[in-house]
Amino acid sequence: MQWDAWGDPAKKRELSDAVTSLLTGFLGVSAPTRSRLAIEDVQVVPSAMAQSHVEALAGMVGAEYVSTKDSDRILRAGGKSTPDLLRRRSAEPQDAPDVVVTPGTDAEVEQVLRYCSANRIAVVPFGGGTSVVGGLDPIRDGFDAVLSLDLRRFDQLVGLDEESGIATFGGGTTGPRAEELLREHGFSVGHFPQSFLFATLGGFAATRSSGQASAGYGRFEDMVQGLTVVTPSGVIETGRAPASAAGPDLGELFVGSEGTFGVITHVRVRVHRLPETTVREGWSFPDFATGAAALRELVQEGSAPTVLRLSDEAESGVNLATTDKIGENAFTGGCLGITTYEGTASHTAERMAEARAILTAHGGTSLGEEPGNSWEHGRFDAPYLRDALLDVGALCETLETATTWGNLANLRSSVTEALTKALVEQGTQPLVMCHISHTYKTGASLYFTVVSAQTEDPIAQWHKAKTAAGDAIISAGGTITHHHAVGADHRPWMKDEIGELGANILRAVKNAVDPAGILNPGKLIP
Ligand SMILES: Cc1cc2nc3c(=O)[nH]c(=O)nc-3n(C[C@H](O)[C@H](O)[C@H](O)COP(=O)(O)OP(=O)(O)OC[C@H]3O[C@@H](n4cnc5c(N)ncnc54)[C@H](O)[C@@H]3O)c2cc1C
Repeated sequence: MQWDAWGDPAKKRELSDAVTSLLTGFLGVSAPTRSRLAIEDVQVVPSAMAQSHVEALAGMVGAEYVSTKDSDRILRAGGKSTPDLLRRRSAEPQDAPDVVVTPGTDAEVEQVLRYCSANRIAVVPFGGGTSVVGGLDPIRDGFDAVLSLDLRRFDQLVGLDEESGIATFGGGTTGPRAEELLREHGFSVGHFPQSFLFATLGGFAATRSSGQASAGYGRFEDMVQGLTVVTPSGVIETGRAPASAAGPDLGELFVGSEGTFGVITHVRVRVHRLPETTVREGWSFPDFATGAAALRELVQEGSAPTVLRLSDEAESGVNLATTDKIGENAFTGGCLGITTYEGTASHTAERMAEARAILTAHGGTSLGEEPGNSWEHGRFDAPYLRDALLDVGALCETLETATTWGNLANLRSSVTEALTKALVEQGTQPLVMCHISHTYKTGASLYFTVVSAQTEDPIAQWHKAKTAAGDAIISAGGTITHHHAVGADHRPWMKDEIGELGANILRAVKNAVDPAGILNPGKLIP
């Protein structure tokens, strides 16, 4: 992963003529306000870690697994939100954790946490580094130094119970590595968020991630059967049985705890046999309301597909769903839906026939396999496109929320209006696009993509827009985050979301597992 852009530099995207004319003609994008820096020109705030601590940590995990080098620190300086990437284009000194420690066993993690608790060192667990909510920011919050605890050595398939369909992975195993290790045995996890190529299973659990196949395989928390969590107060194993009535589910406390309660060193995850068949289909709906009603009917009355998404008119109009063709007029008018079915050939055919009948009865027209295949082909590429947009002076960022079906239209219009108003007031007309990314029997998530010209200070520009959107989400009854998590960026809205009592409950748990408060200060807990 690059320190200041997405993924693999070899996959850098050039903007097509169609996108360029959209940017210049419609949005008034003219020139970049910030350019990328060569890594050798980057200044990093000097490490505040005392040499005595470095030596003590080296004694615990081995000297080769402790680094205060700027080149290691800068790679763990934060996540991959648009403000993160813009910040890295600044010539000012970059903040970064003071030391990077890469333990290899639970016992080493525990020793490191105990040492940090005793020595006023904050700890930020680091998985794939794909947080978009400031979850990896090296916030000091009164501590003397910040340690980035890299999980990358926890990257093994530790066990596979084929009979029960449960695999145990190290928490630092990336999505592709997990799929590769399971494929040898004919299994798959089936969790494919857009960040799949770099994010880790521990990170998915820590953030309640939701992947593109959530309609079929569920959110990541649905897949989690158990966790090993190392806390400063000891180790906890969750998930003794597939279901239990032994009081509140403690596993639920750690799923979504974003590294504030402990370090997830192992994840026991439900796996399924590799599907015999995968069939995709594109759908056209006359408008978003008709399409949303059709999707609702399908998830409430039919058997849900593996993937189910619906782009609104704006997103369909610029072809954002199929990244190869963005800006081209391949899809004109209405809204594009995508369905994917997986399973045995006969089960897939049955469910598709049922879905087709429901979607057609609710105003959908089948577009055949091509749009679905095209979406599948480019589904992990959009982050590269964002880098190319930032390079030419466009602001591009996403945000997400969820609500009930009954409140979906209200939430969508409230957020769209808030974003548009906040950006127009700053002199930049935005293009605000939206899609339904995840569906449930009772509601759905909304995923917004915003593009506009950058102002002189694009970080402050986005901050105003994001604040307006967050306030609008709360006023309109949505959740501040459906799957990106809370981190530092959504923390200001957490009291609105869970109330003072909810915040007190989280603080009480934190006090039990992390009495010195070293784990991820400034994140999640208001
Ligand atoms: C381009 C892009 C697309 C994305 N698409 C999606 C998407 O489709 N769906 C989705 O859900 N999210 C998405 N995200 C958000 C992000 O990928 C997820 O939050 C992901 O789950 C983070 O995993 P990670 O391994 O990268 O964790 P990191 O980013 O390294 O960490 C995230 C947070 O979890 C903590 N943490 C990480 N690992 C552990 C651990 N083992 N134990 C305890 N705490 C830990 C960190 O301290 C941090 O607070 C996207 C992000 C980007 C940049």
